Amino acid sequence: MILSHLSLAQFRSWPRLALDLDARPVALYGPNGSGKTNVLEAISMLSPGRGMRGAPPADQARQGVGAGWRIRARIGEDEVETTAPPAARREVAMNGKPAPQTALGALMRVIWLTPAMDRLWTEAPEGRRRFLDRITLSFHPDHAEASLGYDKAMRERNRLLRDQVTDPGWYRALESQMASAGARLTANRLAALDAITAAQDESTGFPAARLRLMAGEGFADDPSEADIAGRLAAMRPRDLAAGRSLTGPHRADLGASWGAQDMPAALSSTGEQKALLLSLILANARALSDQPVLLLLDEVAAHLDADRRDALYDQITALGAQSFLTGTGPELFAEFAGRARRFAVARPDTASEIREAD
Ligand SMILES: Nc1ncnc2c1ncn2[C@@H]1O[C@H](COP(=O)(O)OP(=O)(O)OP(=O)(O)O)[C@@H](O)[C@H]1O
Repeated sequence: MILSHLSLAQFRSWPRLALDLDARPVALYGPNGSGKTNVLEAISMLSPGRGMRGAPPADQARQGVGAGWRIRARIGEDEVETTAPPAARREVAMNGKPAPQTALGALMRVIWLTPAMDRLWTEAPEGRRRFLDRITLSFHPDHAEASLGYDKAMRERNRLLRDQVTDPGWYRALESQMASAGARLTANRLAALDAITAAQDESTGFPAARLRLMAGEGFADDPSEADIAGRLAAMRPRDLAAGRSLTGPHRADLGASWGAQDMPAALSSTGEQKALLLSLILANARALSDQPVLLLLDEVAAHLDADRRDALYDQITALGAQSFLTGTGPELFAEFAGRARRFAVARPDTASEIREAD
């Protein structure tokens, strides 16, 4: 099952775009700001949520036009449409009927790597947690529900903490909901890390990472529901002083190290960090090989040496996952040697244009 057609209307720099696709990887090249990433972002909107830039729909509508955007796609036998009218929420329709965003997740898994993730290993845990949760969601669709349940109970607990409520009776039910959802979050995350670990393959030229879930300050790596409830109760005085929940699965972090020296990812070179991320993304796609997977790799080639690029393109071809890559020039895709379709993207004025290279 593949994405065989994509058309855009008034999405970012694209007044219109229509692409008929086959299973071959697609390489988009062109100057900075020509609109390559905008295409990948539009494809990422074929999954639930805010897409790979995390942008609100209003930012995605073509500036100065005053209309909303529309994305249409054929995925397998299904016609998918997602639209965001001006000042309204995004809507999804499948085969002409309104559908929830979660229906998109059931069609195919969209996995992406963006330049904004280059500092993932060195910046705050939040980015790593989001990365881990996206991977986890690709294996466990119930992860989103557990996450919503946890957040809802935590928001209510935080309200009590802000209001300086000290009566334990008010906290017990909420902490028990947080503990039950939090144990599910943790179990899903650990299972996803196991799946990724098993699917890493160093023979591909990408380093295998040793991955570790750090479940939160004062927690064991695999806390049970009772552990979480106990810790939340014990933390109440400190949380009351802070006016919010300071520890728990919402503060979990992902640790990664690799190689004979067990080098932490944060101490590795920029190119090594990128290779490590790619290794995880490829393992994610490999572990999902029984499902349709779409890979969006934005500007990944620039940081890689020619050998790693060669290895990446070999892997993409071997995986058979439909892939979209961007880069500033066609030379970055030379190692595909005819295995990918290449498109030149340009933006002579405010509108982006596309042309397939010979
Ligand atoms: N809502 C919008 N309406 C119109 N144009 C937009 C909108 N949002 C962003 N743009 C334009 O899109 C361009 C960015 O496009 P994109 O990120 O796809 O570039 P790119 O080809 O990937 O460039 P780079 O190589 O620098 O990453 C910017 O020049 C920006 O002005």
